Amino acid sequence: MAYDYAKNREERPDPVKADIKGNLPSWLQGTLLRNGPGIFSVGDTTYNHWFDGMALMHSFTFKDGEVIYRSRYLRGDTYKDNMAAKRIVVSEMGTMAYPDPSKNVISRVITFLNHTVPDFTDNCGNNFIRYGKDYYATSETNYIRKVDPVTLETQDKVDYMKYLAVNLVTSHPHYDKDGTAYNMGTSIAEKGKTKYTLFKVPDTAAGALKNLEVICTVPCRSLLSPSYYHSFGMTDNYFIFIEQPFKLDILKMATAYMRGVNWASCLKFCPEENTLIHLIDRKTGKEVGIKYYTEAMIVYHHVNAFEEDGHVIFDVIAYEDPSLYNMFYLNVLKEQSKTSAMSVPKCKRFALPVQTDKGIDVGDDMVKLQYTTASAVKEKEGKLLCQPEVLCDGVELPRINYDFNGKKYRFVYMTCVAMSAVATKIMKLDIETKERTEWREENCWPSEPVFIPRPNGEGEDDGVVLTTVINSNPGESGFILVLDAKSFKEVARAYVNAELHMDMHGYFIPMEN
Ligand SMILES: CC1=C(/C=C/C(C)=C/C=C/C(C)=C/C=C/C=C(C)/C=C/C=C(C)/C=C/C2=C(C)C[C@@H](O)CC2(C)C)C(C)(C)CCC1
Ligand SMILES: [Fe+2]
Repeated sequence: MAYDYAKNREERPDPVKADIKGNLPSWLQGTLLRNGPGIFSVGDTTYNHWFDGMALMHSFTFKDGEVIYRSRYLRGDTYKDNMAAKRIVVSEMGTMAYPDPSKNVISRVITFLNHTVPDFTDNCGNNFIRYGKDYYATSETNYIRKVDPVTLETQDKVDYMKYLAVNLVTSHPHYDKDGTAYNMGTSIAEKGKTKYTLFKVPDTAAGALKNLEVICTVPCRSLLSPSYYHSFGMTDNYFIFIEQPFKLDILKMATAYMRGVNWASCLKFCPEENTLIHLIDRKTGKEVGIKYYTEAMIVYHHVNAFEEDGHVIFDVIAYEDPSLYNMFYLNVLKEQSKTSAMSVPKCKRFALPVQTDKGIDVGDDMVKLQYTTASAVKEKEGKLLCQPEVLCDGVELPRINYDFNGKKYRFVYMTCVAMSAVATKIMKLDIETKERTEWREENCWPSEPVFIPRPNGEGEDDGVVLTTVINSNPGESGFILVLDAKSFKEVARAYVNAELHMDMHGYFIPMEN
């Protein structure tokens, strides 16, 4: 059975009580928010790409043995403008839209020169971010949308540019134990410079963003082609930023609107170039004195990173080419057999020696760790060529016990990707033993698995894993599945009496006691 990615999905704003099978742990109290694209056509117009779809947010609230489900469209300006016009009028990454389609190229040029290019999208359908006490729906533009985490109602539109010159910001921040959020963005050709900026937002009461502080900036390798990135790594003392040869061509972007092509066509992958790995000291905001590089790759998701014995070890999901993005074009998804062209995502471990390479011979591997085959060979003074260890093949949407973020860790929960845009399995990977434990069920498509720690739990995998499951068994409803994280066995499921849909990422808000 095939999943219809292009179908518009319904919202269910009124809370519905789910039908529970099994035993929900009594400590599991809180709300799992999930975000993803949900509307793909308006009137006669259709987006080109699945990631472009207008956001549909979900929530699953666990309280006193019950599960309450609701879902709501994100009613941002993009949604309102598209709905009012009864067609798509706001451009997204994969779809260039024109408010007045009758315009020819010449009038497009005039529109462009008049600076009346439609404002950038606030269709925040990728993830949720917490800044201070506020929750935001987010994609990667300069706009995020505050949402009420209980009712999922759309609130203020926030422009990062009010606080910081950035055109793009990731939807995957990190958080410290004290609640501070860390994120990074790209500032394109601002005052003649293109750079990446790491910033932090302290955990203050409402409006925390106004206390945003820049930690450091990394100059871009080239002014007119900054790298695309979707996340970054953080340990107690370092940030890890991968400057990959998957780049935005700014000159192409400047003319995309009038040429009638989408932003995505201005992304280029240069396999002949290498990937730079920037290791930045969090205290000084300076890069360490060694240049690390590896061969060309494309990374969207960092898994985790930690420090040990003078090394920084980090794990990512890496691709050999941009086929993941291409696979999610709606016309490609329609013929799902074609999607087998996707390069297999691999979970890779890199090890970066931080100590000086003085006195080390050229050609020597500086990694001195027993448990990984990752290497970092000195090529010349101050320059190391890094080769990763492959931890696991065919996986995406990694989640960990976030209490172990930046620390040595052992377990990753991921979606299994097998030559298709529809995942049929999720798994737990034990990095130490390489053991994989899987969950699957006939005609069921699970989402990104989210780990929730048991309060005062013992050990890294003491908790549950939540995944929402699209159920294509005739007459059966979608459900949220609760797995015991240790055994990866089902402890409960809650049928929501609704058709769930494919989404991207989730954020769990524990209930305050
Ligand atoms: C570029 C640019 C601009 C425009 C920027 C825009 C519109 C940016 C939008 C960015 C967005 C929406 C980014 C979204 C990224 C999403 C990513 C990387 C998603 C990854 C998804 C994965 C790995 C999916 C996995 C899967 C799913 C979902 C289902 C499973 O069943 C199967 C599996 C695992 C394959 C401006 C601001 C106009 C000007 C400046 C430059
Ligand atoms: Fe992501």
